[in-house]
Amino acid sequence: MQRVTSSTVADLFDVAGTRSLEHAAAATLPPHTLMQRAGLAVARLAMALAPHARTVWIACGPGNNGGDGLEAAAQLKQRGFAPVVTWLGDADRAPPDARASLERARAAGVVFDASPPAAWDLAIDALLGIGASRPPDGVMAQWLRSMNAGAAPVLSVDVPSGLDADTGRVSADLMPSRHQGGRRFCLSLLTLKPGLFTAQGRDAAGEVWLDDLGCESSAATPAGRLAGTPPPRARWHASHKGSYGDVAVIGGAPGMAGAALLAASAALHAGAGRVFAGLLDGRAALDASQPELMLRDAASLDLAQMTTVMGCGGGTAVRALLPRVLSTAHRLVIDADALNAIAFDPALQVLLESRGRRGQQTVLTPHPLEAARLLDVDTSAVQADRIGAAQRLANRFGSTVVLKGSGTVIAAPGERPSINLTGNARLASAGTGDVLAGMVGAALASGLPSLAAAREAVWLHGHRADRWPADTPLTAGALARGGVH
Ligand SMILES: NC(=O)C1=CN([C@@H]2O[C@H](COP(=O)(O)OP(=O)(O)OC[C@H]3O[C@@H](n4cnc5c(N)ncnc54)[C@H](O)[C@@H]3O)[C@@H](O)[C@H]2O)[C@@H](O)CC1
Ligand SMILES: Nc1ncnc2c1ncn2[C@@H]1O[C@H](COP(=O)(O)OP(=O)(O)O)[C@@H](O)[C@H]1O
Ligand SMILES: [K+]
Repeated sequence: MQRVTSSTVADLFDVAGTRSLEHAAAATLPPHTLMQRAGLAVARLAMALAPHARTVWIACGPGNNGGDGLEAAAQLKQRGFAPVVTWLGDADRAPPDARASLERARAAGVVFDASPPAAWDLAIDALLGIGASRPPDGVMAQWLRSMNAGAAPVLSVDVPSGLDADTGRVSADLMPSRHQGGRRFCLSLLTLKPGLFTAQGRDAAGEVWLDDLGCESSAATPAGRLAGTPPPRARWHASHKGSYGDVAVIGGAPGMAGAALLAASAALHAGAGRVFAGLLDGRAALDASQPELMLRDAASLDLAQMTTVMGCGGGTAVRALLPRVLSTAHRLVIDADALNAIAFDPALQVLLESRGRRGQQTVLTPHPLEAARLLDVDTSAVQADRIGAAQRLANRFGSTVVLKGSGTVIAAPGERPSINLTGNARLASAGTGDVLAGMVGAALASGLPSLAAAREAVWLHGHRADRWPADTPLTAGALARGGVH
């Protein structure tokens, strides 16, 4: 059993892939083996989380997820704990493995009840796993809401019930409350599922653990991966500023110069050799607080030799520059208003698509609304399938795509998408996306290919936020400078 952290490297399997691994494993093992392993793993984690629990409420559903709960109940009872099971199943219709665990729980003397105990020290959610076919309702939904509202920790078996294991979608009324409720844990069985790590998945699952049930995972194709910590980028002792590349940030229309200056500052502090800011504002000649930045007229920059970061605070003015930038910029990060301009202009889309064919590297960094505009759908469609949306964008535009938000997805044509696990909701503040664009620019300028550059920058950006002191506000300016000094 292992705890998943932001440095974990692991494949992610969707429901179809997990099912085929389950069938392959079950075919080589005596009946009921997988469920016994799953139930024991759940019981072990439960004991570690709540070693002094007097009452453990285990809510079990009608299928094999419920079977895992029944098996865990038997194991806990045998170890001196007092599980109380509420089971929504029917002994005559339960799948064979769940029925076997029902008998073992009964034989162990587990208490069964029709409704939850008056109080509990740990709740185990074994209502629905990867077999959920519709959102929970009725008694099942009521029990989930009780668990979510209780002060005790909640341990979800395999996936939080009601979560779409492929996409991370959960209906709003089944999300844990932000204001009350205990800590949340999830023990994912056999495989890690993508939905645990993006969209609402992070909030629903809490701390994720994996038990592979002693099974191989080579018999199925992963749907994605957790890429873990990027390799450190060494600097030669005998190097100079030219070794780390030039970054040109183009953006900062009147009233929005700050966005471009944030991106430029982030590129500088992320190690770019030289950083030019081509402000569309026209007025600024020097940023006295950042004298390292060279402020230039955007039109005068030789983009063929540089890495360009385009769009931060660009407003509508950015539109006029895009044909030249898309055609000439050797390495390019496209953010914010530049993405919006491309979304509404088919001619710019053609120019963007042709970059890959010319060997030019491109990273798009949309947030969900920008991604929705590029895909001509609404934001909820993007959020309903973040991995699919990122991959469609990458394929459509021949670019590396960073779909931002909780569980940032990084996709590129012909590559398996990855989900980044660093970062937290303190990043939900103005300007942090500009900082990310600058950091991707610096990584690209160092010579990394676009996918590696995106992964490195997204990981570091989130990592800075994760290390941020709890009592200090997180601002984009300080984030750009690398943290609190
Ligand atoms: N995948 C694996 O390799 C293993 C799976 N195991 C467990 O088995 C689970 C999958 O079991 P199942 O395929 O039986 O699926 P589930 O137990 O997740 O759910 C299917 C059952 O729930 C019912 N159901 C679906 N949606 C419902 C809803 N909204 N409200 C009420 N009832 C609903 C279905 O009619 C069916 O009876 C996994 O998540 C995992 O917990 C483990 O036993 C061990 C190994
Ligand atoms: N809950 C969260 N968890 C992780 N990262 C987050 C979260 N909320 C926001 N972020 C990150 O913060 C940044 C915000 O970017 P964006 O929405 O473009 O903001 P802005 O336009 O103000 O700069 C992105 O990198 C995004 O992934
Ligand atoms: K569950």
